[in-house]
Amino acid sequence: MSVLTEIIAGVRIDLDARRSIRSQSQIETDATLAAPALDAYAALGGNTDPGARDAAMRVISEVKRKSPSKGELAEIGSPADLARAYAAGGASVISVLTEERRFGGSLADFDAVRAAVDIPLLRKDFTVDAYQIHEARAHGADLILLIVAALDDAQLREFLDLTHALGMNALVETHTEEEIARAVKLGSKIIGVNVRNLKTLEVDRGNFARLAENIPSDVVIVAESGVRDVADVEHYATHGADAILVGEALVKDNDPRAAIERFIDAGTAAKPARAR
Ligand SMILES: O=P(O)(O)OC[C@@H](O)[C@@H](O)c1c[nH]c2ccccc12
Repeated sequence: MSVLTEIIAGVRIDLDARRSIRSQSQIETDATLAAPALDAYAALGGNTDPGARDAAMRVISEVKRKSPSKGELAEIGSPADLARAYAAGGASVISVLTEERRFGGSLADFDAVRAAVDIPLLRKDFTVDAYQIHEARAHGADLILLIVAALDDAQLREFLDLTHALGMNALVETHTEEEIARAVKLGSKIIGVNVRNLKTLEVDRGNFARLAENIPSDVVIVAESGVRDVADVEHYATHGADAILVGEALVKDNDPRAAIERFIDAGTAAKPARAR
């Protein structure tokens, strides 16, 4: 079994437990009661007129306690304080992992961050059921994650439609040219290129350039994983990233605010002229 398959098996068990406490119809009602979602596509610099795009590199900063590849990353005493530092540094979106078994996340972490900041939030989880999308909205999410490798076309279409119907955006995560083609075909407006293979957990930053070339210009391109320092940000910026998603490097830095500022400055300066 691949790592992705194993993670999803656990996600389904935890999901069934939550659904037995709060039913599908209750969670659907909860979603309608939440404050309207913020526009994460615009926050990430998206514009349906690509010529009207500005030059800035956007940063999605992640609240990440641990990971299957690295184990414990950081003791995060207060996700709310971390999120406030992220927002102060200029993060455009904050990602909060809610997967519990492998990433140590929770909806409680998500709620704490939601109460602390007013910028768009990504609920970062392995979405395999419509319940999770209503649940994300009920907790105030603006953006959800859809991993192409975990879904067939019919599910991807259904989940994208539901996400949009609830006023949210989806970060559609890809890792191969074939997955990008599927994401584009279904009209995804925010596509993530994850340089970490979720089936093997290997990181190959060199894949980014080759893959990003296949993404149309009205789509926001997010480079996911493996940002260690400014040089990595420059690499992704040079090869077409509109935004970067950073977890480990920020949770381990004792001044995440300054790190984000550095990443934004370096990424903005490194973007190719045609994108400015
Ligand atoms: O910690 P990193 O290497 O900066 O990576 C962040 C993010 O890309 C990574 O957490 C991630 C990308 N896709 C995912 C899907 C599920 C869980 C986690 C992820």
